[in-house]
Amino acid sequence: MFEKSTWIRLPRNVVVGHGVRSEVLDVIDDLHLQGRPLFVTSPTPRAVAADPIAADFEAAGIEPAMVTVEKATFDAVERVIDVAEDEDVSYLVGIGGGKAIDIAKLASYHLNMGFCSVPTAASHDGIVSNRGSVPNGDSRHSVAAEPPLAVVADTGILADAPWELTTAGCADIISNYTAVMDWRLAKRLQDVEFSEYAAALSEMTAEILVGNADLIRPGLEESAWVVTKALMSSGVAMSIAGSSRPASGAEHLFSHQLDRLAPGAALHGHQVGIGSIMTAYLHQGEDGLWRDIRDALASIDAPTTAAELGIDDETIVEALTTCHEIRDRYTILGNGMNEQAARDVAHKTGVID
Ligand SMILES: NC(=O)C1=CN([C@@H]2O[C@H](COP(=O)(O)OP(=O)(O)OC[C@H]3O[C@@H](n4cnc5c(N)ncnc54)[C@H](OP(=O)(O)O)[C@@H]3O)[C@@H](O)[C@H]2O)C=CC1
Ligand SMILES: O=C(CO)COP(=O)(O)O
Ligand SMILES: [Zn+2]
Repeated sequence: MFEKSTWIRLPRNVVVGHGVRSEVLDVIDDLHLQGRPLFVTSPTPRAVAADPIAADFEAAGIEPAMVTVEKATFDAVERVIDVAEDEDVSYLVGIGGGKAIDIAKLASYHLNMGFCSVPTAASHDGIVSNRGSVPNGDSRHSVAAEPPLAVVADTGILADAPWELTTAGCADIISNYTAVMDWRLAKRLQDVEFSEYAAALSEMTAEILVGNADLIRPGLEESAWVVTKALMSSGVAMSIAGSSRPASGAEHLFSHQLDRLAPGAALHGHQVGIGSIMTAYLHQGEDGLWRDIRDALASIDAPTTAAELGIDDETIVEALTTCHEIRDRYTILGNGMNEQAARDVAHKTGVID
């Protein structure tokens, strides 16, 4: 008997373009969401987008509640849940980078409330995904979260954000190459659940982004358009897979460990890009894809060395040797690298001197 089933949750409305910030109210109307919203944001995105969107709502007679989070933690998720319950809100809107959007989608899942995603930076591929990623003690798991009912991505806001946020988003997409290598390996060695469609979509997204690298330039609003579409496509791959596997392998373990060892030193996307150079080398050796990944990163101004990342060589080696412990996810790192092997791969790929 055939017993498989799947349930893929995707956004109903995706609105991308110049000035669409002012269409958030229309999108909420179209979704028939009623009552009072809770805006979840962080300091800079609040000034850039959340306050002006709140003013639009107030002009329409709706007064949003607002929580500003500083860090992505489960305490912040709890705080959002408490405010949602105290303020009697009906749905949540995450306005910001990966931090605000993850916290809003995790809180929405817990509250069983609708959630809309308003990215202010093209810096990560969690804009659309049904996963949330928050550190928890020494570990970090990708947990089920509420996928957005709608995404409103204003390319004017995204293009005005600091350029390095966009290059971080590109690197998060380029890292899909090694994430899928790890996923295929885990399928072969551990028989983990695998989706050929999600893997193909994730790889194709990276291909298209790299193929359009010449359109990705500072100050070009079209760059925000190209990168945001890729970030959404990558998020859809995660939603199809029902896991972050298509977009997160050993290069993400490495980045999550850097978040613990050198908190706040570099952006998520930049860290995973560096991780991807090294794990591509581990997968395929000297003549493999690692140079293409490095060159693709360099061509869009993303860091390719520890020095450009602003993290010292020893921390890179420590992250490489310990990051397999952070999560129960089979990757090319297997049971871990020893120090000499980690130093070798980081050195041969030019990540450290
Ligand atoms: N759930 C998922 O599937 C995924 C989740 N992630 C998660 O997302 C996070 C990374 O996302 P990222 O966006 O890099 O992190 P943040 O949300 O921390 O944003 C990075 C920085 O950009 C600032 N910022 C955001 N928008 C603007 C703007 N328009 N202008 C100026 N500054 C701006 C933020 O300001 P401020 O400090 O004021 O907030 C912050 O300093 C990680 O926690 C990662 O794990 C990443 C990929 C997928
Ligand atoms: O960052 C992500 C994909 O780009 C999410 O992956 P994690 O599950 O490793 O947090
Ligand atoms: Zn990522």
